[in-house]
Amino acid sequence: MADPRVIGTEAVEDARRRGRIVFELLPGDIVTALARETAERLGVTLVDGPLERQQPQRTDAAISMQRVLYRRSPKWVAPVRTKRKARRLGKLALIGAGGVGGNIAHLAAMQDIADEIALIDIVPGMAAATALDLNHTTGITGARARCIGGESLDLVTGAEVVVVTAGLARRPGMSRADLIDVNARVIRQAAEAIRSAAPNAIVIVVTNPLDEMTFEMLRATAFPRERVLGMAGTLDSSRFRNALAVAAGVCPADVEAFTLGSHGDEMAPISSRAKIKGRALDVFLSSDQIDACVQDAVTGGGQVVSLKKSGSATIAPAHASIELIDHIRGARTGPVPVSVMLQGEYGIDGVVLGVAAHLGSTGLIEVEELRLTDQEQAALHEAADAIRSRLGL
Ligand SMILES: O=C(O)C[C@H](O)C(=O)O
Repeated sequence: MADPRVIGTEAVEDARRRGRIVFELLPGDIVTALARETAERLGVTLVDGPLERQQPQRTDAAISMQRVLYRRSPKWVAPVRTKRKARRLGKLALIGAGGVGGNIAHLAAMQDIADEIALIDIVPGMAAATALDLNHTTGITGARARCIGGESLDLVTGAEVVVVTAGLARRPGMSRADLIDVNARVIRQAAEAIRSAAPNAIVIVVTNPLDEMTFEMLRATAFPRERVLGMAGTLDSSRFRNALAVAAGVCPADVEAFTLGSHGDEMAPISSRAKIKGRALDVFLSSDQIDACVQDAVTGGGQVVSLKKSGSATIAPAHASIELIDHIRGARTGPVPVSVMLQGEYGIDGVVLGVAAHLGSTGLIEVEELRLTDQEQAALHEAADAIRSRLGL
């Protein structure tokens, strides 16, 4: 059988004239004999990307092709491998300068993400001290970002991206949902300041309960859904990938997996699309082991809370927030799990929920509706119902 891969715009035009589907290969794709056979069967012509002004087609045939290709650089894998040169932000503001906010500031400064990083916290002196501490590292690190800190929400002025981590953390025995009333007040205060002092900002909410607080931020700022995002999916997905890597005895970078749904008991780790070394989970793990990994992702935050006794995770949530910022500033591409207001996607409307989406300099670009199993679809609907009922919608 002839190699179906053809290169060059003439070949693309020829394939289109013949009514074939043109499918763009990504760098690192390996076209196996099975992929070649499948392409022939489906009438797909494989071409080396990127094609000018053309997007890969989202037909059933293209989706099937994607499944049979062995992708060396899966989209959901190790962030470092997908890092590209990207735009620096002018100003990044962090409302909440505790463990998560402080770690975000540290990572952002070290990774040269913004010209200015403003830390804000109601605890007197805390944000200013962290900002000063970070500036004191620059003689060693050479980092260019200037950090400022204080108690006043006016420090958000002019920020391009505002990350809100302020609010109470749960204690052992509590669920995230127990924080709904107390943290909604904090979110409303932050929203007021963002709305008047940074009216064009993209807001990333980290405060729990995440999906409900993102909804609250959207309502209180009256920003379009594109500019109010909730960070949880990147954190939960990292936990899921870690659990799968440990269970299978492989490096986490060999695991491709993500979670959708709520950042709570209704979290939906998507096993059907997860891969280890490019292959389905059951090649490496028993169904009991897969279930244990799912549980590990769902309970990951609670495990840290039980160990700490007072306070919750700080380092992984900070990395997971930076992952979203990197998508916004173009350092990463591809779909990323993020909580957004749904407008009919997956048949769900008017509720904030974790889904796969594409982000860019204007925030949300598009929700990508993935093919899920019936059970996974049902889990998304259950999560949406639970969030609606907690918000009294
Ligand atoms: O679990 C928590 O309460 C904090 C955070 O949502 C987490 O998942 O680490």
